[in-house]
Amino acid sequence: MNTPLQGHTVSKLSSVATPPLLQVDNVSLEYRTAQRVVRATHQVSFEVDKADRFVLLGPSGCGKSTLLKAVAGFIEPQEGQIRLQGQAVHGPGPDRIVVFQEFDQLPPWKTVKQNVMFPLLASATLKRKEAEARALHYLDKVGLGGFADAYPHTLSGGMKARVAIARALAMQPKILLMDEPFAALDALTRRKMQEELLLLWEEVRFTLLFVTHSIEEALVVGNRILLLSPHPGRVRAEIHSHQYDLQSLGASDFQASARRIHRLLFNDDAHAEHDPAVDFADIRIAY
Ligand SMILES: Nc1ncnc2c1ncn2[C@@H]1O[C@H](COP(=O)(O)OP(=O)(O)OP(=O)(O)O)[C@@H](O)[C@H]1O
Repeated sequence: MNTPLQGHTVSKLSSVATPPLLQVDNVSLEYRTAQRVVRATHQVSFEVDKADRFVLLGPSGCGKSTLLKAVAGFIEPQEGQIRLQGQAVHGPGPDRIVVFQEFDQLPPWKTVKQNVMFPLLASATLKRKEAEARALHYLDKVGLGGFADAYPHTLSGGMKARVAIARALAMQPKILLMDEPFAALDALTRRKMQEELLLLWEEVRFTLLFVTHSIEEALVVGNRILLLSPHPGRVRAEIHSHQYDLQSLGASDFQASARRIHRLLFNDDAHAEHDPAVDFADIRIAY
């Protein structure tokens, strides 16, 4: 008779069977100007599995956007390596699509449908007819099926955000990279977009790497959160947060988690370790 496997043994076995989709290994990133060198991140490591909603969280200037740009292939690490499905990342590719918060990057002379089709055609991923069908499919998924022929200037901020998400998902990237995508939206629209993103994830199960400096947004959107220290960004901790969603807002354990993250981020962890109100299922703290 087979002996039942213990929980930790099962997860070890399954991680051997499915290697991480994205591996960021000991990555330091720098900007070099004529006057000085700015170190944006210092020896940051993390792994993202398929269908993770992995959040990079940290104070302004800790290097979150720089890390995302490095994963996108726009910046080469000074130290360490980034691998996607085991292959070293050198330069951008259609397997990693970035959604920024500036939705006005949607060319205003193209309709919503043409905007979504554009990267599919420009990258020669699909022929025109297939690109059109793919664009309509993803516009439908973000609830904009009826706006395919509208022009961007006739859309609200939230609708432009949805077009940007449809455009990115239509490329069917291995990983979707989002840099503070909802930061420019008003509070209500931002919440609605978080809700829609989670619903979309339930349906499509894409892999998401999401940058925010909002603790609340990180807890709602992410199933795992990497906490980065202030500049230059180093890993402070990694937290599993799959138990939270928009319904958790205001609940006492949600607020206690937010408080604990705040303390971990800003280095006041004497209390963070011993807050009885918070029990992260799985936390890895690095110093
Ligand atoms: N093009 C650049 N040239 C020089 N330094 C830069 C450049 N872009 C960013 N930096 C510096 O690198 C560091 C990390 O910046 P980054 O934008 O990645 O931080 P962030 O965590 O995303 O901040 P925020 O939440 O404010 O967007 C900061 O000190 C910033 O001043």
